Amino acid sequence: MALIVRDLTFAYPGGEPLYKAANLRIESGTVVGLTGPSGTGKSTLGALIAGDLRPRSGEILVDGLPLPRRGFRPVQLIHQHPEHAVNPRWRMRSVLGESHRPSPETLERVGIRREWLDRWPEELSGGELQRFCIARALRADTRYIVADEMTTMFDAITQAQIWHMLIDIVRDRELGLLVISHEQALLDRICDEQLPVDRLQNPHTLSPEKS
Ligand SMILES: Nc1ncnc2c1ncn2[C@@H]1O[C@H](COP(=O)(O)OP(=O)(O)OP(=O)(O)O)[C@@H](O)[C@H]1O
Repeated sequence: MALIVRDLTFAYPGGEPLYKAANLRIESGTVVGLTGPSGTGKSTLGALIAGDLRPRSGEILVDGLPLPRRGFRPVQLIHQHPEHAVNPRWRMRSVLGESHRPSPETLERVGIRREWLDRWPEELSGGELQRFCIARALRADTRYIVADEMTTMFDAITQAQIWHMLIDIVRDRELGLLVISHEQALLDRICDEQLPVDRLQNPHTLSPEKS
């Protein structure tokens, strides 16, 4: 099982192509880091893989099937700013319910306290709010997660707790995880493999397209 990006091209309207034929493979159960300087298209690639943007050409296969255009999203994106990813007018119970109803065990594992469910987003810290975004992304049918600078805004202890929790779940559920981060020490610690975004075009480098 793998998420496969094949010969992907994309450009924003009026902009230069960001990738000319990008290839990438994320095996389920593995943690892959996407690296590269600012502005080279890491977040855009994450959004393409999650289905938030449409490629100009090429294909994205999720466990052998094309990425669905609507409905169920097997690839979930977690952003840097959780406060922008939740509806400020909904209590946290409804924020979660928008996607699914995580079991009490999942909530406990993600580190969400029961009493937080009745709060408004503004009544939680950024780290607490990010835990909700992670729980919301962990549907039973989720297969891959893209974490785009997911913990950049938090202190070192919160960062470590969140990564520890998510990697444990990824391994247990055999999900695939794409980590976009500028923090090399973090990537070195958690990733099975690291791919520089500017080398995805070259099939002879670090992103072997095996099939
Ligand atoms: N909505 C948009 N419309 C037009 N151009 C955009 C849009 N979003 C991003 N870009 C441009 O696309 C390029 C890639 O942006 P992207 O955010 O994917 O890079 P990145 O590698 O994730 O950068 P960073 O490490 O700073 O987050 C940049 O030049 C950016 O200005």
